[in-house]
Amino acid sequence: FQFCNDSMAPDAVSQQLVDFRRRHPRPVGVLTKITGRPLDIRDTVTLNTDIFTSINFFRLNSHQDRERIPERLVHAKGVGGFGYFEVTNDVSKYTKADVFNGIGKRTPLVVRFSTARQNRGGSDIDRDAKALVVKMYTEEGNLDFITFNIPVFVYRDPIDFRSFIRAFRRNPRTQVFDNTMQWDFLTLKPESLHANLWLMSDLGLPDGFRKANYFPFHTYEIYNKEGKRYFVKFNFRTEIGLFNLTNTQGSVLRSEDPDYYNRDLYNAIANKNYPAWRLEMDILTKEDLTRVDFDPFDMIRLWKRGSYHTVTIGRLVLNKNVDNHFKDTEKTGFNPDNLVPGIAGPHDAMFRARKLFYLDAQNYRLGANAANTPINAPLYKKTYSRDGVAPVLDNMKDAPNYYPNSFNGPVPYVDESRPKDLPIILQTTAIDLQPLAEFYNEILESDSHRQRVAENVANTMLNIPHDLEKRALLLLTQVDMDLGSRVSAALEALKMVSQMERLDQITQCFANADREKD
Ligand code: HEM
Repeated sequence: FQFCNDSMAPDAVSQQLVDFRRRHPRPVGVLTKITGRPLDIRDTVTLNTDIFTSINFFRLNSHQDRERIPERLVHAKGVGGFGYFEVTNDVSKYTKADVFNGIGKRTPLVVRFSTARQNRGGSDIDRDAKALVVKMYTEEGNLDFITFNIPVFVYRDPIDFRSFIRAFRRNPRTQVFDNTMQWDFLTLKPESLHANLWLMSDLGLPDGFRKANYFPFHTYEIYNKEGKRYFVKFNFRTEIGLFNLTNTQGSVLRSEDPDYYNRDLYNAIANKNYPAWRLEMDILTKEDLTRVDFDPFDMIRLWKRGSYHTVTIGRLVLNKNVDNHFKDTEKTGFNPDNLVPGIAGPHDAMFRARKLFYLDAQNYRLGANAANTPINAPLYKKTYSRDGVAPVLDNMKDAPNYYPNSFNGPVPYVDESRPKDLPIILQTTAIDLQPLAEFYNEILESDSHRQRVAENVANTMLNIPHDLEKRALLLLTQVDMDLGSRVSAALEALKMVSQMERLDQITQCFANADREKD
């Protein structure tokens, strides 16, 4: 992994308004009130007028008072783009999904990239999970993928969702990210440590959204035309390669360009340096499920090497920046339950929980008709849902509004090949530290990388209470003796530095006070 310095390309971000003026050499039109009435220039000034009877002034401000909508509960800071998915391989043996069949077929899509724990307006440069979410507008409905840039997730029991996101965000009193909360949670819920170690590796600070791989984690059931079933993990592999920032580069960018990832993505697309990912799937057959000696539905571990084979489906390419962030990105609503025939979906507890809560969150954030917002609307839709706050689109005009009916309202179809029985998955609460040891010893490719992980972990442990520090070091040692001792040594070194810095500060203070006295 290395820093990829291709940021010398023209900075389209800073040229955006100049570009607009070039495309529109004259004003785009006459300014109107929201009712369409042309606005007289005298109504653009309020001085020396009766402000309280100016409806125009009231409308302008009362609209502004309402222009914020709630930010997403997680992944609030994001940026979007448009593109397409192109099929490059014949995968009809595995899935009948129309979007994945027919080499050369292109499907339009919208994406949103985000960083997990930052609020809207926060910094991109945070050692934290990065996400790519995709909505493909297929002929058979919207297909959404929600992914992270590391291949293991942070918990397996959906009840941990609330506590996990709280522990890793700001302390409710101090409003500061709080290492004590994080390590308290990590040591009481050690299953979260695996993903955390991945984030402490070089992959935890990618050099922009486009230089990372992305994984939807869940094991999906897919089926072909004959009804034969397969169990797959999808992977989006970046075509440009994996490039990461060092901590020092990160510190500089954090203060100089906290929107660095947004800028990088926008500029790459504007300069026709289109970001692209290969979509592939790792495949197990139904019979393999009973043969493998690990739980293939467990999102907090990897499938064992050699137990599966991988097939490429196609390419995701981003070739257009959004026109308007609020319309095309903020108003998107993604849901892992947006699936198409040929992809039955995951069956684990996490997925069952997510089916409910993305919908619930979007009902709150975007309103009950979120699916009618143009950016979320599928290519084809005929339903019996009606009315409610805007947008209602054509509200199905004069079609019957109850089902069943004898007047030719929309009717369901029969998917003959859809699996008739659901696999029942029993999941364990047992903690297995073996995958963490494998990550540390086998996936981290060098001793220097192991050292960087240990130092990054130690950085998050400075100033936590002593009893918690002992608990954390014990857990890390249980993962691997070498990891425990490296973190312990790195932590002692950090404490020494911070003690010396404090001494320096005190000496400086006394020197300043003496100077003032003189
Ligand atoms: C119990 C498990 C989970 C629950 C209850 C949950 C819930 C939520 C909710 C309520 C939102 C806000 C949705 C919105 O306002 O539009 C959200 C967003 C998000 N979640 Fe989850 N989540 C879970 C697991 C996961 C997993 C496993 C992933 C990783 C694949 C993930 C990645 C994301 C991302 C990337 C977003 C932002 C989506 C966007 O850009 O619109 N979540 N989640």
